Amino acid sequence: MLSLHRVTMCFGTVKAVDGMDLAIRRGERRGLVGPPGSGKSTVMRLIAGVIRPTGGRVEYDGHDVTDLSESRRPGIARIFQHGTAVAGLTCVEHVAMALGAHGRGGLPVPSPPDRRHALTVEVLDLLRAAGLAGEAGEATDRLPPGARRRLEIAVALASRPRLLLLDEPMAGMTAEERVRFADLLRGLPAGLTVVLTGCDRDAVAAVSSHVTTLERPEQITVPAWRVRRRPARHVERKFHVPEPPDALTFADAG
Ligand SMILES: Nc1ncnc2c1ncn2[C@@H]1O[C@H](COP(=O)(O)OP(=O)(O)OP(=O)(O)O)[C@@H](O)[C@H]1O
Repeated sequence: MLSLHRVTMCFGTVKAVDGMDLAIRRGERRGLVGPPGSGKSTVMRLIAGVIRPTGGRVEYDGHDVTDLSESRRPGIARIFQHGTAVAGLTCVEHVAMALGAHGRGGLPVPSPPDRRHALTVEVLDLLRAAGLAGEAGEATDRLPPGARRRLEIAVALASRPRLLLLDEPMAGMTAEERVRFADLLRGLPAGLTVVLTGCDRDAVAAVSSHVTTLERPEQITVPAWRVRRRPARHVERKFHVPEPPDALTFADAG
């Protein structure tokens, strides 16, 4: 559903991405790992259409989208490194506002009672999917980092995406928050394709089906179980990836 063909991105004299090939199937959970500066965020921005490559081709859903802007790549939702939660709103209000932005009602637009009910149900479903049902009335700026990230995912899901891009979603999370985040990802619809980045190979591998290492000179893609130090059997079941025995979710989860 998504492919990069010899994609290069230069910022002046800096070659952030150098002839990258990538092929991601529908429903895949692909992790992109590499040290700071290896080009992870740049690849995500290229996929989203925030920037255009200086060389190569990007294909999405069978179409060449290389020269199309973000708004002309439907079905892509993204969460970038610096969060977007609006201070002063509750989680319910935040998600309702996102639904409104996607033309499905939302606050504070007046609507008939049956529409309001349907909207409330959808908002609560999204919050539940993000593991935030208990924090529905909580102010977003009072949420801990992990919960805030999950709220951003609820907001992203409000657009009913086919491709979800998560740039460094686990940055700053505690081990416990990472486990909750992993649960959230496992609960997402099987047909939703997810691409996520991170510097911590084990953490990314724990929530991915395949992992691509951006370290140069060689870019390698392997099944996630080959990256995990102590991979998890339940991850194997959820992500349908053949996996050796002796499993655990996060090496650092204790
Ligand atoms: N807009 C820009 N202008 C100039 N250089 C840039 C720009 N964006 C990224 N770069 C450079 O491109 C290289 C790759 O950056 P990028 O942010 O994609 O890496 P990263 O792997 O995501 O790093 P981090 O983990 O620190 O976010 C870096 O050398 C960075 O300084």
